[in-house]
Amino acid sequence: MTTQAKICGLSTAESVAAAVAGGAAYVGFVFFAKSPRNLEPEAAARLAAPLRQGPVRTVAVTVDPDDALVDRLMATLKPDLIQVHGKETPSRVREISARSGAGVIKAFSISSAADVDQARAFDGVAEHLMFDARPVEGSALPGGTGARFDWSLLEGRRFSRPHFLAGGLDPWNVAEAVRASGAPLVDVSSGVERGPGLKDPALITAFLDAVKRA
Ligand SMILES: O=C(O)c1ccccc1N[C@@H]1O[C@H](COP(=O)(O)O)[C@@H](O)[C@H]1O
Repeated sequence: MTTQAKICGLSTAESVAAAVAGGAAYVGFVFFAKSPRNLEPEAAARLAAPLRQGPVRTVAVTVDPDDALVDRLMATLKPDLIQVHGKETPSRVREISARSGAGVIKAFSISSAADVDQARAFDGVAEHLMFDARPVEGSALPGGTGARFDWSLLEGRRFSRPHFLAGGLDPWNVAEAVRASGAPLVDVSSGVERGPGLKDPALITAFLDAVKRA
């Protein structure tokens, strides 16, 4: 099966264009004040405007979003999916989905097989599950840190909908990550940057080319 990719943390028209031209299936915009990729919803809506009629799905990346943020995102960016990267419960995921009308990607911090097991409670609740590395103790960010986990922890895992592998992927390791994990979807942020929050269009292109070859 063809692997599909999400390019996350976009903040310029050039990086959005590189993601679309390279065949990304998803593009992500981050709404988390502590992130170097944080955007105002209105700015993300402007960046996403050229994608409106196309096949690329837009994702709003959040951490324990309150109802006000969900409503603001739906009034501006109108994402296809809302990614939740905090301590959301299955019932909160259901609420966000029902309130927004968007699908939800529920992200998990992984450092052991038991961490993968906890995702079972969300299978069939969230539209997609995302397995990301557990950030180091004290990190200000729950994701977007470039940390990796043992990709083989996902080997043989099956869920009702395609799941994402995230965490420390880059153009040079993504093929091996797909092989080791069997993940149908991959997600990258810092691995296609030349500095914190600074996406590099050439690295986006290289990542998407590597995914096509995987
Ligand atoms: O990217 C961020 O700043 C971010 C902030 C808050 C929650 C999640 C965030 N990013 C997500 O983490 C993955 C993996 O990042 P990386 O490739 O290891 O840098 C990223 O793709 C986002 O989905």
